[in-house]
Amino acid sequence: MNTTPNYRPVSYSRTTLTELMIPSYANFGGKIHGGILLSLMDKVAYACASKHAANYCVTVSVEGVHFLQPVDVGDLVSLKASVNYVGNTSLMVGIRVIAENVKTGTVKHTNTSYFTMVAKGDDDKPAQVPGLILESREDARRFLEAIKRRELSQRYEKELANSKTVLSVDSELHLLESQRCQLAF
Ligand SMILES: CC(=O)SCCNC(=O)CCNC(=O)[C@H](O)C(C)(C)COP(=O)(O)OP(=O)(O)OC[C@H]1O[C@@H](n2cnc3c(N)ncnc32)[C@H](O)[C@@H]1OP(=O)(O)O
Repeated sequence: MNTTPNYRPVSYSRTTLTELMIPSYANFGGKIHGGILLSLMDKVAYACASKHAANYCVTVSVEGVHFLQPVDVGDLVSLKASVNYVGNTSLMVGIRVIAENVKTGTVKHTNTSYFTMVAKGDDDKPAQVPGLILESREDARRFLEAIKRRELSQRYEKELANSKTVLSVDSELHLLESQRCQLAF
């Protein structure tokens, strides 16, 4: 018998993952690898999404990955995730990443990203996720923002696909004159 409710509050699946940045996470410049942070973001997005969905989830797309500030070895990184939006089988998880210097207590906001995840049923097909109970104006703002984000992203994908089909290399080669490249053909 399926006991998953039709709607779940945002607070039910809100998740924070905190991890110490150890030396093996560093790149050649001594700062934390972006890939480590991305992996942690995927992990917390998965935990948050699968708790809301009561099903395993897969990552379909990631938006807004801008590393605003470097993260240092020894920092405590916290990733705060909540479901911002639900569609039918997909949901969008917003993740805010902060890094804290434990000695000084200084906290840096390093990035905010949006992971779109799809729930999978036992048959490995996309499965419907519970609706979302918005418990505050902030939750409502994030849901509305996610609708706009999805619309913009769909429009962008469409335009990009169009521009690829109409792109004529020969007639647009002159645009490369102002770029830092040399034609070698
Ligand atoms: C935890 C991990 O990291 S898993 C590893 C990385 N991820 C993966 O392996 C996922 C690989 N991708 C897939 O398996 C498939 O693309 C799926 C299952 C996610 C989607 O399959 P589709 O055949 O497109 O399914 P379908 O057309 O039914 O769409 C399902 C939902 O995904 C959404 N979706 C599909 N593609 C995208 C996309 N590129 N961006 C945003 N949403 C998308 C659809 O809008 C739909 O949402 P809705 O039900 O809320 O309206």
